[in-house]
Amino acid sequence: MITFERVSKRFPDGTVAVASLDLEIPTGRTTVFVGPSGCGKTTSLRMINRMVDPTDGVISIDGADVRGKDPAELRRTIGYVIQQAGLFPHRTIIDNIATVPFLLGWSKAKAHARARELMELVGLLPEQARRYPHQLSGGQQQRVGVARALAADPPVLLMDEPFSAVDPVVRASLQEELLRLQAELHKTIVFVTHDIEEAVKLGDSVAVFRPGGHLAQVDHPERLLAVPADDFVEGFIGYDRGVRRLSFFRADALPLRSDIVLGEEDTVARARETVRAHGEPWVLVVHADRTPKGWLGEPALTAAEPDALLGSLATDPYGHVFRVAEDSLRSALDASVLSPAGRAVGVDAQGQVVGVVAQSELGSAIWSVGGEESDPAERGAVGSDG
Ligand SMILES: Nc1ncnc2c1ncn2[C@@H]1O[C@H](COP(=O)(O)OP(=O)(O)OP(=O)(O)O)[C@@H](O)[C@H]1O
Repeated sequence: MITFERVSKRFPDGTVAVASLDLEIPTGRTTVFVGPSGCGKTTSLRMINRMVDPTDGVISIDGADVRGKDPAELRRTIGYVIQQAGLFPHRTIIDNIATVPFLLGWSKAKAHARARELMELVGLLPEQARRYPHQLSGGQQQRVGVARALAADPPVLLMDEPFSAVDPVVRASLQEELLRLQAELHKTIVFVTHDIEEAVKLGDSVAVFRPGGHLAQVDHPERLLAVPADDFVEGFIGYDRGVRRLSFFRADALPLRSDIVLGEEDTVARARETVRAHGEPWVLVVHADRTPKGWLGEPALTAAEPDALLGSLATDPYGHVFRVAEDSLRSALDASVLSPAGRAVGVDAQGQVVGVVAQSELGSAIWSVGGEESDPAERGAVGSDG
């Protein structure tokens, strides 16, 4: 556990970057510092590895005051990743990653073996080992930055806006990679960002800073979205927090119906009967392998010959699907909003249709998790934007 006790930082010019910060950062979890520019996130982060020393208060790691440790030694036990990776331009990728092992006196063979292992872990290709940083894309350079920070297997990883210089698509994939890595490695990660979406996606816990170096709220991200502590936090989170909060609730408890799912070999007559029997204006047609083909609405069924096979008719696109076992209520809601039938198609890991759910049924499920005091743990919360 990393503990901040009444920690303040006043720079020599009088700027108070951090004001009496009290915070506990649990071991093996990801804690995100988020807030507008200049509110003391980076300064707080850098006080952990003594790149900045506090003017008041104590920062301790597992009970030991960091000021009792030699800064250089301390930094070898704490990985550090910054924006644009901060790689050494004249060193190859493999030597960049092996920086700390070299400092620790490892042999070249051992350091390079470790670096190769890490390249694979962060999704870099072996042939990239001998390249120089400028020969990699921004996203690849960030992966090198993460690999370098992990090289000596430090228990603590400090990440200062590591993904903010890459485009949104690469950024999303780096975030996914970090979630995957953390599920495997269980580091104590402190991650700084000014992006609340990134914070709620990555954080087990999110600390919102306000200008003047004060902590406004620290909470589980779902709780932060449900119950912002004050107007500042609510304004910072943004207007659509209710919908975003649905990311934390699984879609697997939704009442999926399969009675309006028919095969390509079924006839129009059977589809009309299904529509009549279930009072539903749509049927979903699936291929022989049960992957979705598309929607057929009542007017199209009325216009078609009764003995025509459903596979021979043009269907409306089913849009995007949600994965029943993994995705969140937010994904299911999105799929239903984009569906021409107003119904979301749920699939299994093989992409086969499990069933469909209408917006009205989704509405009931959303209503049941809508209370601010509801506890996501009791309803199988998902940890990220699944
Ligand atoms: N060396 C310094 N000397 C004087 N003031 C500083 C110094 N470093 C930071 N500051 C000031 O301290 C305050 C907090 O800065 P800090 O970099 O910690 O904020 P931040 O929340 O990380 O901002 P950003 O999101 O823009 O990186 C700012 O007002 C900044 O200008």
